[in-house]
This record gives sequence, structure tokens and C-alpha cells, in this order.
Amino acid sequence: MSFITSAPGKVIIFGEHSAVYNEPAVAASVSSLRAYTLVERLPGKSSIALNFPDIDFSHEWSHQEIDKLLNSEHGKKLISVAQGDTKNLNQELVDLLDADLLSNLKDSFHYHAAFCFLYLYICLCPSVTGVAFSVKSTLPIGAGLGSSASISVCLALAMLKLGGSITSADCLTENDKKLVNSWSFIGETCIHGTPSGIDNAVATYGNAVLFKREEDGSTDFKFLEFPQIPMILSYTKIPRTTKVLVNNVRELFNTFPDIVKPILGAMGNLALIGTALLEHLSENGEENYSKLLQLIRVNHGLLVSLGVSHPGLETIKSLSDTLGIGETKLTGAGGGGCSLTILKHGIQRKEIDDFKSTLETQYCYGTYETDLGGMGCSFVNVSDIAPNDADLIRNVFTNTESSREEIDNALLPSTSNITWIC
Ligand SMILES: Nc1ncnc2c1ncn2[C@@H]1O[C@H](COP(=O)(O)OP(=O)(O)O)[C@@H](O)[C@H]1O
Ligand SMILES: C[C@@](O)(CCOP(=O)(O)O)CC(=O)O
Ligand SMILES: [Mg+2]
Repeated sequence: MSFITSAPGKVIIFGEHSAVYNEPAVAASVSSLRAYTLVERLPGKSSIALNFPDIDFSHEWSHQEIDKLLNSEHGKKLISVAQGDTKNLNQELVDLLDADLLSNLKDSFHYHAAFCFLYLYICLCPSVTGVAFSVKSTLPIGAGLGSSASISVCLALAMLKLGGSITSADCLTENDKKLVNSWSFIGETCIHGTPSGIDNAVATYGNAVLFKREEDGSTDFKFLEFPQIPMILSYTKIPRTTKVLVNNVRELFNTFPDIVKPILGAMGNLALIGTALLEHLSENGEENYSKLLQLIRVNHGLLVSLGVSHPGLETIKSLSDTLGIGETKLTGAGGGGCSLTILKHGIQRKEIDDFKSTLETQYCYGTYETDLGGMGCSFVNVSDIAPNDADLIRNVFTNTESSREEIDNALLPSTSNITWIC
């Protein structure tokens, strides 16, 4: 029964934060940055173990601890209600998990990851025991590239398979993906409170989407097709959490609704106009491309007005302005993390290298050049992997120090030997 699940990170091109307020937003998967979850039997044991080496956290719940919850009348009732609700967390179940299974973790940095894991486990495969889940990711964590959504998707897919809700062997059906998307939304809710659902949708389906959350909590999205856009992702390495930034915007909204609402509405319009430009990028000579760049600048300005930028992000923006290489906006929740620079046409390699090396040497920032779009969630059975490759993969999951290159060589769809099922 050993298998691995995988899901990509994402870049929000237009509409972070406004997406939470039911405005349209555009995002695409980041094909080369992904999370992976290895699911294996724990020989001779009946506990449930989680192993999150990227955040230096592992935990094991005994069968007895979990059974206490599963066998109590109150617990059973709450679980059955929670199993039928993929829009909201069941607060009574959350309180029960906090009091019993998460009490030692409540104030720790690891709490939200453990909570996400446990809530999904209790809803999706509570009778499965004697299993270990190990999560490894090449995404920077808390950086705006959707690491929380990609681990939520990996865990939801793994647990839906273990619980028997997903049985497909050769491909994931539309219904399978719908289930993964719904339950990973619940995982995102555990980690950041009030997600729009755009990150888990992109991590589930891959590609690029125009996304909108509706008043009733349902979501609507359409896949977009546009050519690769030359861009650089810059990573300030300044830590922040999406939960705090989303809460800060909520406070601003509550204080000045008449001011903040139109800003969010402008972001929504910008996403719609940006979509039309992306879909017709090569038409009208340079006109559509330069309008796209203008919208990137406007979107960043609006995000600054919401208070979600950071001096570190402004450093990147001002360097790209000084060098005249393109337009920069923060991407994801902001407050640190990553920015996205869309390059002007005709920029020379040397100019790009100067930009990158200044950020890397003067500020110790990281940079990524990656294509957008590509495969969403996927899985592979370990029995279908050649024994040598399977050993390499186990190493990657057990060695806390494994590098991005080692993880990519062992697991990345484009560079490993694995035939992922998606
Ligand atoms: N590889 C990972 N292992 C364990 N937890 C992770 C991992 N990646 C993400 N997380 C969880 O997601 C949180 C970060 O999510 P968030 O603040 O939304 O930032 P982002 O999604 O932009 O990376 C982490 O604090 C942790 O709880
Ligand atoms: C700020 C927001 O729009 C995106 C958050 O993305 P990330 O967690 O920073 O990668 C929140 C959301 O849409 O759920
Ligand atoms: Mg997140």
C-alpha cells in the first residue's frame, strides 16, 4: 500500500487578498516547485505517525488516543457532521481535537500543520491505523507560493485514497479531483482560517485559472491558456504567515469598508482585464503586453495600500524599476515572502543576471526562474517504481538535509524516472 502523492505550488498573477472577498483572481501552478507525501505502513504498529522534516516536526498518535475520540458518542456525531461539510470546519470537532489530540501543540509553530493533518485524517480515513505520512517539499514555506495548499492537496489525496473514496488506478477522474479540491480547501482552512480556495484549486488541477469564490462558498473557475511569460520570482526569505496578513486586511476592511471595498473591487476588475490580455497576449503587437505590465504595477500599488507589502519587497520592486527590466508585484499574501517580476520584451540575459545577482549578493534573497502551468495533483505506487529509484526516494524522505536537487532528481515529474498518475 505504499504510495506517494504530489502537488505543485502556485503564483498568483492578479488578485491575492481580493480573492478572499469573492473577487476574480488569476493564478497558475509552478511546475518545478512541488510538495510530496510518502505513505507507508508502520510495521508492527497501530499508531498514526506524521513526519514533517521541512519544519523539523514529527509526531505519533497512538491507536488508543484516536480510538477514544472515534468511539465516544459525542466524537462520532461530530465526525459524521464534519465528514459531510467541505465548506466549513466543525468548530466543536476542532475544540475536541484541541483538547485531546493537539493539546501539547496548541501554542507551537507546528500547530497548524498538525491540525490540518489531523482534521483531514479524522474526516477522511479515521479507521486506517499503522501508517506513517512523510511530507517533503521544494517550495519555500510561508513565502507566498502556496506551500500550505500543496501539502493540503497531497494529504487530502493520500487520505481519500486510504479511506477508499478514491480508488482509480490509472488516472484521477474529474470526481476524484473535485474531492481533492474540496478537502484540501478544508486543509487550507485549518492552516489559514479564511482561504479563498484559489491556491488549493491550482494545486489540485494545475495549469492556470481564472478563479472566483461565490457568496455561498462555492467556487467557479475556468482554465486559461496563454504563452509562457518571461518572469523572475524573488524570495526575500522574510518569514510571515498568510493567516496574520489575511486577518490584517480583514481588520482594515472592517475599519474602512467604504474605502477598502472599492480597492478590492478594482483588483477584481484588474484580474478580469488581465485575463483578457493574457488570452490575447500575442495580438496587437506590443500593446497587450505593455498593458499587462501596467496592470502588474497597479495591482502591486493596490496591495501596498492594503498594508501587505514589506520594505524587503519594495527593495525588489525598486531595483527592477531602477534597472528598467519590467514590472514587479508581490505575490501571495505578502508581508515578506516572494515577488513576481514580469520582464519587458527585449531584456538581455545580462540585465536579468545583474538583477538576480544584486538580490542574491547584496540582500541574500533567493531567485527562481520557472515556467507556469503544468500538472496538478498526482500519485504513484511505490511498487511501480524501480527498486533503485525507490531507495533514492526513501532517502529523500528520511534525510532531513536533502537538497532541492536531490528531491527533484528523485521525484520531480520532468527530471525523475517516475511515471506519475494524474
Ligand atoms: N513542507 C511542509 N511541511 C510541513 N508543513 C508545511 C509545509 N509546507 C507548508 N506547511 C504548512 O503551511 C504553513 C505555511 O502556509 P502559509 O502561511 O499559507 O504560507 P504559504 O502557503 O505561502 O507558503 C506552514 O507554517 C506549515 O504549517
Ligand atoms: C492572500 C491569499 O489571496 C493568497 C495566499 O497565498 P499564500 O498562502 O501566501 O501562498 C489568500 C487566499 O486567497 O486564500
Ligand atoms: Mg498558503
